[in-house]
Amino acid sequence: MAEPAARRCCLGWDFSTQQVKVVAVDAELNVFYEDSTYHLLLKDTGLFAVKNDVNYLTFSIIDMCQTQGGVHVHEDGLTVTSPVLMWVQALDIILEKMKASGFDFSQVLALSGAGQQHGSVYWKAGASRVLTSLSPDLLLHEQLQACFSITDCPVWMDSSTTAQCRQLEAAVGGAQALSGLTGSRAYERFTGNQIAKIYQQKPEAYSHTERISLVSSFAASLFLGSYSPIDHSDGSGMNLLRIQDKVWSQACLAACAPHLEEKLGPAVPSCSVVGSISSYYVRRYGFSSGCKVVAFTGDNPASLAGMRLEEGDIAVSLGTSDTLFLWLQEPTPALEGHIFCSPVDPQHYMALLCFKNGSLMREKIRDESASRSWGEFSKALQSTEMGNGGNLGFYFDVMEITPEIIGRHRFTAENREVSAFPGDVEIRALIEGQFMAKKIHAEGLGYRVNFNITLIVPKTKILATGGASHNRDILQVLADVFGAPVYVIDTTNSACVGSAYRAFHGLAAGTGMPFSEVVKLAPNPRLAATPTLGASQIYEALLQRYAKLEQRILTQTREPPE
Ligand SMILES: O=C(CO)[C@@H](O)[C@H](O)CF
Repeated sequence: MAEPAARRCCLGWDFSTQQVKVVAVDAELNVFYEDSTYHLLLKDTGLFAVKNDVNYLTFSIIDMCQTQGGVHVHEDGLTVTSPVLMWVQALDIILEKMKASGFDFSQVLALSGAGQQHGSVYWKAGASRVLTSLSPDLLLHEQLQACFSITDCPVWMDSSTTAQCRQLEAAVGGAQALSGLTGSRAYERFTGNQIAKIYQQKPEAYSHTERISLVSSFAASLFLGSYSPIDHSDGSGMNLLRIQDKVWSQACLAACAPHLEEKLGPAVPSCSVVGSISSYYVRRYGFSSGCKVVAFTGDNPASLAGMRLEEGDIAVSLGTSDTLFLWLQEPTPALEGHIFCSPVDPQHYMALLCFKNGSLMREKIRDESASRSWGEFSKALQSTEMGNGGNLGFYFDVMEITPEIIGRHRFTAENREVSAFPGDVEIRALIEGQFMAKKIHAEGLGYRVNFNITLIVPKTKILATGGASHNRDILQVLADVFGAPVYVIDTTNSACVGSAYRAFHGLAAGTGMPFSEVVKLAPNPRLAATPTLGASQIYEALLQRYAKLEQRILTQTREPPE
């Protein structure tokens, strides 16, 4: 059989919480190969298996894994870690499977990747010598066993560093000062606070650490065969990087731990080529020695790249919790949300806003007011008018993140609080309320709907993803509230695909070609809804009422009546 035609490509990797994934993308930006592994962890033992399809790689592991999802929640219920060697073994598995499948590694021009944000890896003194002299006769995990001073790494689900957060904010003049400096107030999962905890509670391990990586730069180091620098975008999730001039904040470093800057190394622009692939991969897998490694970044910045978000766009991920990805020219750091340096444009920024009451809240109201049927839910939206007759609702059955409110609060057109709405009014109040909250808080971070003056239509587009993005009636409300067209895209592998796109961008970095030009051949999103005529007038007034009522609820819940 004729050999398959050579297919020059870039690889995009994603070291996420539950798995390691890879995609291969050709020069026409078609995805032609993908694979993944799943992490399984044994409760309270730290033992793990890495599953690839139906086969477990043989480890000394008990058959039944009691937990999965790649994390170990400790007994305090706050500390959450993952074994670093589990990530290393996952990479071994995927590479071995690609090799067994006959994947032609010699055609890989460059690779980049993503890692779950905020997680940190602690390389033991001397580890760099092991990294630079890997034997192609052995798997990575067989050679890196003794290279880490902390074997169970803190990850983004950890919330055990509240004390360290308060210490850091106090050191730099408060929460808003820290947000203005690093793009976020102190968050427990952010890496600077995690490093401070390790320095305070495991000083021996900290002193034996020669390098601290993020999960993203750790993964890049495995391919580089030396320590990869942290990129500006993922580095923005540490409460340590000054996002305006993109250098480490000396005040934040000093507040977290001594000699930290030398352990982190310099941060680099996200589109940087950080080197060529290690000879280990050339000799064991047949990569070309000219294959470039482009700085890895966080999973959310990589997803923004994968969605090809452009200036003025907004991506709304409608999942268990709803997440907004914003493209910002000039950030307005606040006490909520996160601002990161853009992964694809060194002059601009991206913002992340998380809304905890997402799909679970929509499903509850569907069950209560639409007989558990999405068809009935849609009919209710179709049968009620934009603006819902002035009725407004706030639906937070779990403590909301943005803003910190809990409970259900309903108001009539006269701003009188009531305990119930008719079913169809309830449904529209939920959806309009969820999207008005998103618009108001996005504008709080500096987002504005961009109008293309010549055409008097918004240049802004909204990219909707996640489960609820399959419901056209929900998307119609989204378009009406934002006054912008809504498109849908498949984001199943957005972090991986975005990483492959960034690898191509890294190869073109020397030419100054913008990311949007590099990825112009990628599949376009599909238009799903455009704003109804008159929508902006209706929601302009309603948004102002919503914002005032939100403040009223916040005041009431912070200072309950005597
Ligand atoms: O903490 C987060 C973002 O700030 C999560 O989205 C992690 O990146 C998930 F890995």
